[in-house]
Amino acid sequence: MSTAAYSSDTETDAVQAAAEADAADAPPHRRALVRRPAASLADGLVTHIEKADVDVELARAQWVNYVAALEAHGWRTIEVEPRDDLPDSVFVEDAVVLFGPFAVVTRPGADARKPETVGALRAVVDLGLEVAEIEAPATLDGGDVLTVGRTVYVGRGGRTNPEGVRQLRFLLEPRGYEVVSVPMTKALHLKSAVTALPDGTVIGWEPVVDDPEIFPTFWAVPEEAGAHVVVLDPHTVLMSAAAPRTAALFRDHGLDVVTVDISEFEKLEGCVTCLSVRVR
Ligand SMILES: NC(=O)NCCC[C@H](N)C(=O)O
Repeated sequence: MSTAAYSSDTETDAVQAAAEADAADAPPHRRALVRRPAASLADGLVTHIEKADVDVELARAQWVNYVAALEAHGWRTIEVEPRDDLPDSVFVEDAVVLFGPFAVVTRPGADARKPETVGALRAVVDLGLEVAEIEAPATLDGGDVLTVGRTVYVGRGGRTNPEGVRQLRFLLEPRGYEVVSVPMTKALHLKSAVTALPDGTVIGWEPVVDDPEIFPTFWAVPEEAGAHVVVLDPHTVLMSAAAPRTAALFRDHGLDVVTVDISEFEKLEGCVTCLSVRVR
């Protein structure tokens, strides 16, 4: 896909070249689903923030840059078929969740987003994955699902209902996962509030975390956008350019940090995690 530049103030050109060489050699299982922004993106939903004007052209450029950052770190990106009539379809994480070779196609809590799963289902079938689907009356958004090792935390209360948690538990417990239900009242999705570093440390923006004690480890970060990381490899995370103080803390912690500007998606309550689904 695109080779647009992304920003990373820890990487030299040599490291960049090595990352690109790695991408070329990436094993076939290191793939990521992405979905290009809809022409109707500016009509996307907002729940917890004020609606702001979205620059769709800028969003397209930011998405290309995000995809380039994944590819430069060894992730081969696969596009789910675009849907210009589904404004939030770029947030592909909400439509399907992967657990190794097992894909769970969701049933999004917002009615306007339910048709997004058609393309997501096709994509995971085409990948040859084992597939299950969440069924009514359950609702489950992928943004509510955080996997740390064999523990799957599921945010309950916003877009995901108790039946959604129950169905996911039914699917995952026989596969050796423990599903932990997490109350969510202050943010759109669980992963709007918390994600996890490569070592499993849960990081979060405390003002929107109902109960940090649910997590065995919890590191409160100083910026809301700092709570969202995509793990690119065991020592590298991708995060928003909107959280420079948190990025500095993570670098002090010994991580390599790659940053991308996703301002137009943040206006729609999106974050770095929701723009891709990694196949591992
Ligand atoms: N997983 C995510 O955090 N997804 C962001 C979804 C944003 C979208 N505007 C929505 O309200 O559904």
